[in-house]
Amino acid sequence: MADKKLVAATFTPFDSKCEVNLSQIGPYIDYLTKRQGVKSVFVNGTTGESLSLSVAERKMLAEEWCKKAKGKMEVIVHVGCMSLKDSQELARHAVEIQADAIAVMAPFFLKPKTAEALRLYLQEVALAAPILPFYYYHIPAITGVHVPARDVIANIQELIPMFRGVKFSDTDLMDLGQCVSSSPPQWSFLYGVDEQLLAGLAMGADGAAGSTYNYLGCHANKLIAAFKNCDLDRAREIQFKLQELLSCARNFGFDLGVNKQLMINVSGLLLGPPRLPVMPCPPSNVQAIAKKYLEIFPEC
Ligand SMILES: CC(=O)N[C@@H]([C@@H](O)[C@H](O)[C@H](O)CO)[C@@H](O)CC(=O)C(=O)O
Repeated sequence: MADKKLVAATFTPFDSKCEVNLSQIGPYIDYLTKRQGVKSVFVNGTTGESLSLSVAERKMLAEEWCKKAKGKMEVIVHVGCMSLKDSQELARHAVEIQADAIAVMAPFFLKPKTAEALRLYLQEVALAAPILPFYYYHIPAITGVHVPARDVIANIQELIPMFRGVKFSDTDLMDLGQCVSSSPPQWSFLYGVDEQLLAGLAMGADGAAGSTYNYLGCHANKLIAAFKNCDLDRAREIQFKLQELLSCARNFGFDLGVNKQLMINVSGLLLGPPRLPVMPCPPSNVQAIAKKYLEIFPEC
């Protein structure tokens, strides 16, 4: 079985005034590589609040991640925007800063209505970064674009020669299975519903990309290793623990604000508050979740 990849979808560090704080990116990389065993990041995605950032802020962040991660970890930069022009600008920038790959979600103000419309849109973005591996970022719960990923990627290599796979953040495992079974082996499917990673792996995902791997990376690595060793009991045990933590977090209204604060408590990194409209998490709530984290995961 080929190596399976674990990708952390990074939070955006802000200062107390909600301005981008680049000084935390070096320590963030050290934390992920040394403490969590994570060797790939997905920058400026959902967790990174990308659609709440300006194009200039996204460029600053992507550049700093690529600069500081060089030789240490792989950087996939999400360049999806509501405007094709902005996405193309970010894609060109990703080439300049030597990102390892780009990913693009469907625009979701004026939504593509068909797989063909979405494929043509993705092609236009890919043309701005023709040398970079390209991933489609499928996250219908956020975009409201419910075109099955299987339909989006049908014959897509004819339009995007550097197409390399899907970041699949959806619970529809039949769609995932159909993507896997209809795709060439060199494509990767990174599963993005952390609560059910094991199910995604069973369906043929090549790895995982999600927010919780910022602070549960070492455990997710163990889950993946157990799966590879066909030790399903052990893999399930770890998955159930992750579910227990997220179920506790959901009782406190688990959202980006809670998630970011949990990462701050666990890692000690100064990531700041989320940006409006996301509200910061009340301290008492996150203390309860962090306590649960330590109960369930006393060590790496
Ligand atoms: C809707 C959402 O934010 N999904 C997360 C998951 O990692 C999610 O936080 C996790 O499964 C907990 O619910 C990722 O799929 C998103 C992601 O990877 C990103 O930040 O781009």
